[in-house]
Amino acid sequence: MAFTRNKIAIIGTGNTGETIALLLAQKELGDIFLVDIPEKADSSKGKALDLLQSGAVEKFNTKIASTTDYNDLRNSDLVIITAGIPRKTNMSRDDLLETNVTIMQEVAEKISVYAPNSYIIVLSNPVDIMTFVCYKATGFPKNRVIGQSGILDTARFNTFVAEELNISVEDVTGFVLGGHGDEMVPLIRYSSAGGIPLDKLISEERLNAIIERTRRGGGEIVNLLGNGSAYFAPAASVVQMAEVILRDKRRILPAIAYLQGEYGYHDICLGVPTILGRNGIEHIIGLPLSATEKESLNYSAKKVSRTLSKIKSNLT
Ligand SMILES: NC(=O)c1ccc[n+]([C@@H]2O[C@H](COP(=O)([O-])OP(=O)(O)OC[C@H]3O[C@@H](n4cnc5c(N)ncnc54)[C@H](O)[C@@H]3O)[C@@H](O)[C@H]2O)c1
Ligand SMILES: O=C(O)C[C@H](O)C(=O)O
Repeated sequence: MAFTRNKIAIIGTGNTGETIALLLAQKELGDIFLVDIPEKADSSKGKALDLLQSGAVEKFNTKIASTTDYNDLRNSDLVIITAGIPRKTNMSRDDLLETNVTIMQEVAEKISVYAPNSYIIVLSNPVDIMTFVCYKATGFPKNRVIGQSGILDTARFNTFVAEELNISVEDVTGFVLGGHGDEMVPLIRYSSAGGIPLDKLISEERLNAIIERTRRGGGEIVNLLGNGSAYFAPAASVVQMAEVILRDKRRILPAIAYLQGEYGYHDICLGVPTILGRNGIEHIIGLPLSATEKESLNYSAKKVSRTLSKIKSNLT
């Protein structure tokens, strides 16, 4: 039987793109193409070479190359989009809208021509909107265009809970839904530590403080870095999605999906619980929500809808 290797393209070779490449290579998930604009051709080539040589020490068998030519994307199994500008101190993710929509449309149209059978993971911000733009511009089926936010937001929540309880983060299972903004919805009722509901372990006041810090988790790092946004945890989150898809692990993970009635929302991309596997989004899990939880999710979805309405009419 012929042995085939996955082919993975990463569009955008900045902080998140290069970190994703390293983590993917270490896991030997497939051969990697780094793609950036012509002005970045040399730096992308340098990064590809440097990453490749790290394999001689780490002992991974992954081919890593760079390109600015989308012809090289032919037969890609997975395309990860990190192309776009990141925010800086005092900016919101929505401040990136205009620039990143233009970039996303251009990139997505090329993917639809050169890698029409690929699965796409979108990271660029504002990511709920970028996932929508990518879905519309590629014309791909909705299970193949998947945005990343919930794994990262949940990772932040889990980290803060583990610190609060002075326990291993391995035992914490949080659950964050909704848009990737300050209105995201950490669901305490579906969160636990070692199987124990969190409200049995942490006071309401402390839980509210953790929720608030989670919502502003991206901004906290932007303010500390000064000139860009987080990339280690975002890259780890994307690589978890990539692994689950390429290895058909069928894990329950939050992902940004195109919704057609799920949770009562139509024609919008939003973070929801999904089963991820070889078919991308295999299933969107419909969870019963309390009135308060639904109100919070509505608030978050409205924020995404408002931003979406600014660009919807310009989408082809
Ligand atoms: N969804 C999330 O959870 C999450 C997490 C972190 C970052 N992000 C977002 O990801 C994006 C990238 O962040 P970063 O820290 O890697 O930024 P970065 O500036 O380090 O890298 C972005 C790269 O994209 C490239 N690029 C720009 N236009 C391009 C095009 N048309 N084709 C190909 N490449 C192009 C740039 O040249 C640059 O190399 C930002 O929008 C950021 O807000 C999202
Ligand atoms: O906060 C940002 O702008 C980047 C990313 O969305 C994050 O949450 O770290």
